[in-house]
Amino acid sequence: MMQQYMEVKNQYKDCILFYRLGDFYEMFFDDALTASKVLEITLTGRDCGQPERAPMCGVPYHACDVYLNKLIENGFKVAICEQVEDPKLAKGIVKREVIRVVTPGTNMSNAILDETRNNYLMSIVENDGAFGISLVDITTGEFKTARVPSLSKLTDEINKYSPAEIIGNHSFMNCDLDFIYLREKMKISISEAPEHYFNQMLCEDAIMRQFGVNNMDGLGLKDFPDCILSSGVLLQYLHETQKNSLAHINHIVLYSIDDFMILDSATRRNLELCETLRDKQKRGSLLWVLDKTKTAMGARMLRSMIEQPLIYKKDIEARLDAVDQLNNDMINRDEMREYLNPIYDLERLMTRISLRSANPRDMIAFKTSLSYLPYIRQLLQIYPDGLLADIYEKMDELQDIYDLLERSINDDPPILIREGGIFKDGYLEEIDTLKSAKTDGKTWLAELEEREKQKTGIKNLRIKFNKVFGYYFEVTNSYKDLVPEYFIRKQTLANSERYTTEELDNLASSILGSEDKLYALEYETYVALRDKIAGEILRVQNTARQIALLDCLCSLSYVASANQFVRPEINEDGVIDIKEGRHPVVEKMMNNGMFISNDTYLNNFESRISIITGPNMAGKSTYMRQTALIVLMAQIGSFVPAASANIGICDRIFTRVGASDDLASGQSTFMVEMSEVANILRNATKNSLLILDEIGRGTSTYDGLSIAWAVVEYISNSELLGAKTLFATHYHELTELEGKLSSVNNYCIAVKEDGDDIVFLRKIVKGGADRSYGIQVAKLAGVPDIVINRANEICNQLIDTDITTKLKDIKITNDFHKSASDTQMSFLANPEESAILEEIKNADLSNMTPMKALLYLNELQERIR
Ligand SMILES: Nc1ncnc2c1ncn2[C@@H]1O[C@H](COP(=O)(O)OP(=O)(O)OP(=O)(O)O)[C@@H](O)[C@H]1O
Repeated sequence: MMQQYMEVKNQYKDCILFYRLGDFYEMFFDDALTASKVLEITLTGRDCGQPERAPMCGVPYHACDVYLNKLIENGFKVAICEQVEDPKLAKGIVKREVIRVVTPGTNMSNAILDETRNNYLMSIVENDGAFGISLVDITTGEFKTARVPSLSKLTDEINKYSPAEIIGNHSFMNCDLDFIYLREKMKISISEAPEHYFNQMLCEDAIMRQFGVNNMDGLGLKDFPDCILSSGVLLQYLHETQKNSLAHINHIVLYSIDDFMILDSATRRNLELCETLRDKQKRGSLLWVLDKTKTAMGARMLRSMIEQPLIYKKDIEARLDAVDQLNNDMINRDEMREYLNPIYDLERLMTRISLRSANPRDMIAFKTSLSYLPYIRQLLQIYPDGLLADIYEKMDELQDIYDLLERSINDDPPILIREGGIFKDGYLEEIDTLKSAKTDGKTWLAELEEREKQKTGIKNLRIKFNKVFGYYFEVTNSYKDLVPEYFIRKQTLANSERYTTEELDNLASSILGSEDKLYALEYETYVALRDKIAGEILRVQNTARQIALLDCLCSLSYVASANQFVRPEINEDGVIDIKEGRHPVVEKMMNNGMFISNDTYLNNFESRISIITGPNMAGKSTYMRQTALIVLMAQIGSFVPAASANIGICDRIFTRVGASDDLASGQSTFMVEMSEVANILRNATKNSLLILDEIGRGTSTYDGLSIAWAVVEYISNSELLGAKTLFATHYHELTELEGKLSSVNNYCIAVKEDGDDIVFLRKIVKGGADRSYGIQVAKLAGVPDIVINRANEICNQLIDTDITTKLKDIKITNDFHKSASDTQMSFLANPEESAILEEIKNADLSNMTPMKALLYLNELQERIR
């Protein structure tokens, strides 16, 4: 047996091998050492013909899911090796084979999969700096592929799909991705696929067989050799691990990454699209606000809509039109939502049916779901055109499948399919006959019991049944003396004896015979019924998609009406004009109607860049994120939190917000900040929206200020970049750019001074702020008075020193100018210069606040320069 074990293990070296032995899956050697630690189970040993016993541990067959899932969650692959012949018939050692390899990307256990998100397995093939990527969710059958031209875009795609597992070619495994981050932070299991998978012919063959075509042309893949490789590799991996037909994977989608808004990984995190930055929770994210879907399919689709906003006006408006139509008749919409509510996960149910793993209870869930389809379709009738009318057309009520299930399966069937009780009366005559033989048998037994009771005088004589002895008479010890001779003893217990008779034996064999036949027939009939439904997979998958889309649109509509969102207008002229915009999540979290709305206006000309100043805590970040989120929501096809909004389509949104402390290990905060800035400046286009929050704050003041300044100059230059930008900063010097660059405008978030304190007004107004009120905010945060007072003291000192230095600088310049004019250098003796010199001499700083004085001196210095 150990020899057989070793042979199997040798083929699955990278997996933990679950080796079936009776009622257990056993693990040996290193597998046992690892698994016993991860699963916290006892490590034992077994003789293996060697001087040392083999380390061994095991998990019970019936409860293996829990252990299996734990190993998968910890990133291991598990090969399940079963007995594939009846041990009673085996000559010598029982034949065993690996029937399935479970990996993070191919796991189908409901226990660990989140039904509201896809579980993707991704394959990546690197070729000369570009990549072919393919993705499959084997729980739903979704399969897609794309060509990705660069490493940074590959990172975006990985972030978008957040796969559970990646397999790649050798050069992908050696590319410059941050594998530590992917493995440790994103918990992706990454491995190199076997080299022999990467054969063009084998790959094409696998694709043709899976999708039923004769060449790559039919799938549109002919010009995408990288995609052929990645898809072929993925399919070979699936066949190797699943050993199953995988008929539910029947459709391949070739998509272009340029068909959707590009969001880099930092932006996805910063905008908290599907989870919060800090604690990775759904609550507090945009998804949390927008997801009021009723079905698991809808929830998955909505998540992917948020992950990939649209960029074509026509597509965006189609969704907005549908949301509008739903909003116009909310009673109809809410009724549809009620019918959507009890619909189970048709996609995953259908996959189980197709993989022959659906049990009779799954069938009832399936039938119940189908029962609502006609009602939904009826309600959809009122929509004359657009996406909703489309759904009506494409949706199949699947009435025939419903009827079949309604006629056949019991309403409360067993989970197991080998013990009968599955079918309704009247579905199949033979089943009915066997069933009645079984019921008649029960009557016959009752009659026999009564007869023997009378004959023998044993008052408590009972006929009982167990799996080992079958049917028997049970006689308690007090009646032992009355037992007649024709009773044949079967077993003696402490308080009773068990007997049989010839008549009971005959009756039992006829009952058990018909029972066995019944179970076998029910099993066969069930398998055939399931196969028949599996044959309808395309119709069911298509309807499931329509239901998912309807659910998403209803959710968007419901959220819009519940939160007073408005329909955005969509333009292609680059104007972003939001009136009274609100932050969808902050507003919802506050839940008290106290959120202060603000306007945003940006265009491709004189209002390309807004420099936003204002005290700490004033609401700068909230304002900027709100603008980004409103644009993004509009491009998802959602209504937006504003009084009105006209949104120019953006091809990308980039954000550089705060310190992303959870980014790549081994990089300083400033390094991370600058890498993000570099990424933005290199990849943004004129049609992008940039949200830049305190660029440069991670280094010394002057370095930071200079970088920030140069960045704004670069962005504002339409020949270099020219993207629409919101730029929040505490460097008030940047407000000087307003006069210097035609596309820059200053805004600040207003506060009111109230003695030593400040009141946050949260309103954005034109103009620049002159103070940061950092110390006041520190006081509000509860920093001890002693520190606050000292900080005030130091701050005043610093400002004084700064002013003195500045004055000294100016004096030097002044002296230089004087000496220049003394030596009659004509080019310096122009009237403007003399005026400045005069002004400096007469400047009275005593009436100004220190900050005003500084700004004033800065300005003079600049003018002299
Ligand atoms: N428009 C608003 N209406 C009501 N409350 C708001 C508004 N904007 C922001 N807030 C509240 O103020 C808090 C601080 O806002 P935010 O973080 O945007 O300030 P900030 O100016 O970016 O601060 P810092 O400069 O310190 O980063 C938010 O958490 C939010 O609760």
